[in-house]
Amino acid sequence: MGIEFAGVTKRYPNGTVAVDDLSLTVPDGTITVLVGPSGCGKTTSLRMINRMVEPTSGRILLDGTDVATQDPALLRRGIGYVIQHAGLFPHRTVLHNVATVPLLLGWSRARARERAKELLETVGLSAELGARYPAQLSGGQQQRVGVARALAADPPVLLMDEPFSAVDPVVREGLQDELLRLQSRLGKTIVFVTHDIDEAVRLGDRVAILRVGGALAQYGTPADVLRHPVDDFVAGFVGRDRGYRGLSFLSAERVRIDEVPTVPLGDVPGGPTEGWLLAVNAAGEPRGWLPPGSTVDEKLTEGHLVAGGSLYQRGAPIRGALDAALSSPSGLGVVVDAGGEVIGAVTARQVLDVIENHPEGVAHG
Ligand SMILES: Nc1ncnc2c1ncn2[C@@H]1O[C@H](COP(=O)(O)OP(=O)(O)OP(=O)(O)O)[C@@H](O)[C@H]1O
Repeated sequence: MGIEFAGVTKRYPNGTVAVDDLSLTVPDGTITVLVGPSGCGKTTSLRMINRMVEPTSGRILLDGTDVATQDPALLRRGIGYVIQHAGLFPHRTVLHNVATVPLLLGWSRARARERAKELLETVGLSAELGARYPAQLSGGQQQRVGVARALAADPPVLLMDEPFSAVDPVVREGLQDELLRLQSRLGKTIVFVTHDIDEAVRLGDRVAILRVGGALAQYGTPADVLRHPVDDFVAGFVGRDRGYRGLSFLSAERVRIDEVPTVPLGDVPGGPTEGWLLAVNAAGEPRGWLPPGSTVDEKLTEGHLVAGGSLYQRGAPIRGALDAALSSPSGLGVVVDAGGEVIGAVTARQVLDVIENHPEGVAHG
């Protein structure tokens, strides 16, 4: 089932243009990866496919039919959805989690259980895990359950939003292999969101690179975008990451760490605030970001915050610093000490400056 974005724009009520006149076609039975820095509109684009977000203008066609004309509940039955941290129901067993959609579709309990067991096996989990609760599984196992749940009703389309970002790099590679193996058998139409160009190139039949502001920078096969980047932005984005593995060995010692403005949870920040503020708890640990222009006339809680990206622990390989900057909504990668306390922040530019001055580190990638 092919998907077509035709001149799709999304402007949120606060005026943010998250997606700007996006046109692209996702061919049937292929994996298309949306990739780009934090805030470039990847998640918004994905959620417009299953109508969790409605476009301001333009159309999204699923198998030739405008999704806006379809009942959202019916539409979503044909679309599996997998998110970061799997989003499992904590108080349901693994088997029950996977059986959720078949039960909603009115299958008998016995048939839903059978299907759930079969799916656990499909995603490489042993049936015994079915009796456990999500908290009793590793992060990687939880993601597999998330994939199994999304596949339960055998939807032709799968939407995956940074599904593997919260697990460590080794587990992540295992999950990527598993997805490719599954896909070779199932042939779903998959739209996959990530900020990691390595992951995009590995998984995508096609890769769509978005820039902040929600405009499509380039769309093509991985070989295409790596070999023929259309402009400096794409070249920078794919270029620096092509040597990414080499970066694992390059130390981030030389990266300048700047002070980051913080605000303690429980304070009353007032506002409107200037610039991004990093909220910290009593132990000095980062809890999320307060966006610029916020007015909070009550005690600051996590409910006021935008979730942060990955953290960079000082002394770890430089790849982590770049990841932290790219995944942060503020563009500032949060640097913590061994105890998890905030030390400061780095921008992607600062990290890239160091990398560009160490071509040997990149060349080994
Ligand atoms: N409900 C909302 N209201 C207002 N602005 C929003 C809303 N959701 C997202 N945005 C803004 O729209 C832009 C695109 O957000 P989106 O989540 O689609 O980006 P993304 O590329 O998926 O980012 P990330 O990698 O950080 O998840 C950002 O500037 C974001 O702050």
